Amino acid sequence: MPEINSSSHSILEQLSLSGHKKVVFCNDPDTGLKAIIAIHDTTLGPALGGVRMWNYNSEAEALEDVLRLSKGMTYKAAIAGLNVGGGTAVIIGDSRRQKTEALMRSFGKFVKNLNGEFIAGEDVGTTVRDMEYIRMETQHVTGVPESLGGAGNPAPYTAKGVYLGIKACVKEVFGTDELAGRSVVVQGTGNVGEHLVELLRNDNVEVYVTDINEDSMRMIARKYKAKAIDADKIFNMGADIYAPCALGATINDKTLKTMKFAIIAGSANNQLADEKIHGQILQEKGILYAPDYLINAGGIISCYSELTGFGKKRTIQLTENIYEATREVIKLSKSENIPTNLAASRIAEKRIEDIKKIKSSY
Ligand SMILES: NC(=O)c1ccc[n+]([C@@H]2O[C@H](COP(=O)([O-])OP(=O)(O)OC[C@H]3O[C@@H](n4cnc5c(N)ncnc54)[C@H](O)[C@@H]3O)[C@@H](O)[C@H]2O)c1
Repeated sequence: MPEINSSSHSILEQLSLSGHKKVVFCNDPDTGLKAIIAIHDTTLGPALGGVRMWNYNSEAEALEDVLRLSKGMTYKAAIAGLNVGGGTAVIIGDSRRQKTEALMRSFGKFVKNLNGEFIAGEDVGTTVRDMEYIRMETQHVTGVPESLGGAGNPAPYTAKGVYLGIKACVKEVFGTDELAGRSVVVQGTGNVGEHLVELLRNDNVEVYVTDINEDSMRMIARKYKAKAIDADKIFNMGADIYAPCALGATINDKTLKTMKFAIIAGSANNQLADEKIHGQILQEKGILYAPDYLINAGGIISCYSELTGFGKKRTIQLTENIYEATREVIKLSKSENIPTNLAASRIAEKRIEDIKKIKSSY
């Protein structure tokens, strides 16, 4: 049995430890597709999650990412009050050079074979156009263009939820949720990052942007009058808020050594390199952390609305709940003296357990 690099456990042992239901490895030599679909939990409904295309260094790294992301989706849907479970897919490759219509449609066929157990949406490296290609092979996809009856790009909703999560944290730390004059570092100026920068600049926030793609970083800085900053300088800065909107695991042993932010609130999934260790360190350092899956749920809410036939109004309403949900998590974290990430997972797990009881009664 092949083993996951970062773990001493075999793949099946790893799945049972993390509570995963199913993992599907997809290989299509004709299109060059190499993908992994992970279904974590379907207690609340079919597994809904993003399709990430990334140039992973190894298959083990891709597997580790898809397992962490899909588990996060279960918690995200649960805490947002949605009736879907958690899943994620990763396509191994460079989205800028290797993505083709045939590759995405081949992926769509693998999704089709899951008969609705997994429903795809956008993530890093995929777009509404890709969802359209997947749609040509299966109906089990969301985030398709509005012109095809879909809800379109979920990123603006994700950014809105993150913005409200930031406001809820600012209220806690500074006593008012007024953002004018606060300083925020937005790491990653992609889909979500750009929308977040726009919302923050509209509130006269002092925004710093960083991205490994220098062209994108400079373009966004110019467009929104933000300040571009080198990626390796951000963890020595004294800004009020750090908004990770790139990839995960940026809160780790190394970055925590110099980090001086008052608040961390962003869209990236799995921001804590180690949930147990780094959530605890943040609490000890007095840095208020808005759990990633709690405040980045706007995107999945938009996809869920598309699935259920709810309109934009409902999407906005559910996204706006993120402000109060963040306040609730902070309240529980304070009353129980536990890290905010633990408080959020307790709320999510309770909902899954409660609904499981209802489901087993008929
Ligand atoms: N798109 C959504 O609706 C949505 C929903 C929930 C969560 N998320 C998460 O939010 C994050 C951003 O998503 P997105 O859709 O904006 O992706 P995107 O691909 O559009 O943008 C990501 C950006 O991050 C940059 N980046 C990557 N590594 C970096 C690094 N080390 N330092 C600085 N910049 C770096 C990339 O160059 C890119 O510009 C991802 O972690 C994603 O999983 C997105």
